Amino acid sequence: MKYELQKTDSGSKARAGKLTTDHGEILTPIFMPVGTAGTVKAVHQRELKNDIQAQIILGNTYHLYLRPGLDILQGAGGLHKFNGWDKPILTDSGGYQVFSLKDIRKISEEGVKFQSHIDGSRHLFTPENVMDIQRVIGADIIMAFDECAPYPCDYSYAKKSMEMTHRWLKRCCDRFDATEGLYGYTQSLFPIVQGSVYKDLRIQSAEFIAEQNREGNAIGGLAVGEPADKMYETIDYVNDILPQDKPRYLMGVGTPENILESIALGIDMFDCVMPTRNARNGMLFTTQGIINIRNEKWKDDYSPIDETLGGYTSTFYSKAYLRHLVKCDEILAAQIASVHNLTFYLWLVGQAREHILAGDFTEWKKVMVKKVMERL
Ligand SMILES: CO[C@@H]1O[C@H](CNc2nc3cc4c(=O)[nH]c(N)nc4cc3[nH]2)[C@@H](O)[C@H]1O
Repeated sequence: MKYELQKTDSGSKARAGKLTTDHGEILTPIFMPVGTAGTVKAVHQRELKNDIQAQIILGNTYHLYLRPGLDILQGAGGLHKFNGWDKPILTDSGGYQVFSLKDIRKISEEGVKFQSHIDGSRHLFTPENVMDIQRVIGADIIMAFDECAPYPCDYSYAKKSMEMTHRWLKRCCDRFDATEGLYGYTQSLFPIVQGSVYKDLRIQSAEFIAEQNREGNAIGGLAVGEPADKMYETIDYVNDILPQDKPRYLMGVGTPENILESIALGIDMFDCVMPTRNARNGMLFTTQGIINIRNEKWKDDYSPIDETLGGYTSTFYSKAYLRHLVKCDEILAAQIASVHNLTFYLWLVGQAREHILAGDFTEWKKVMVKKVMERL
């Protein structure tokens, strides 16, 4: 994988770049729709390509390993063949998922023993077998197996957890570098900065991660309930340590405001369940602000969901019609709202890229944050 830094903003740390993978190019800043179990919930592939214009989507090692399982995925020739998405895919390592299974998992130096949330079956994830699993899934970018420390956690827990994550990272790199992709294209491994919200630990982790000299770097352990200003402060000094010539991926973020502020701090890649999860309960992000479509005020508003956004879904359906579908809990409601929200998220990061290239990103961001976060 190759990263070309195309432009760094003069008034901020924002960057525009291009990632080239064996499944195609990714223009950054980019938002990656979350497709946990091999599908972006309620969204067809053709809508991902046409309306949303997604460039890369996410899968999750934990979920795909449990269902459909490795034999089905390998039999298909990997996830790209299985779900038909022939552009880039990134898989998270399962680190975050198994740690959120609080009471049914046990952490040791070896790895994490856990029970499946589906059938209670017992499993062990280690840095080594999580690399092997991600080889079978076949994502273009795979994540190291780490511990996402809970928030809040005390300094000693954060230090111990970060040090274990660093030891696990060495094991991930050794295994990954000793194995090949299974399907004839290359994969890249991204390490993940940890250290909770403790500056000295975060600096230590960022330095260690940078030293690994991998093709991209991620910042983990955030968007776990910490205050936004703590998140921004952490990203700011971590990005001063992560190399300029590698993409930086902030895991699990976030709202439109979080994304624009983090782009200004030098983040290139984002993923979050918010646009799809919130869509399913009627929260719409639009170029004019945030709409709770269940609100009575939209019941006879026959205007399109979002006139200026473009894309079939956002302009074909009216607010009144979508409100009706949501109130009836119709399946189509989830589809329309999910496609619309993802179209908005990809539009937002695309606009950010254009304004970085045009040189007026900072002024544009100030206006845009206020506008898109307004509750309508
Ligand atoms: C606040 O909303 C909840 O939180 C999630 C977003 N926040 C988030 N932080 C993350 C951190 C890590 C990490 O440190 N390591 C690895 N491997 N993966 C990660 C994935 C992450 N996702 C939403 O999905 C939602 O459930």
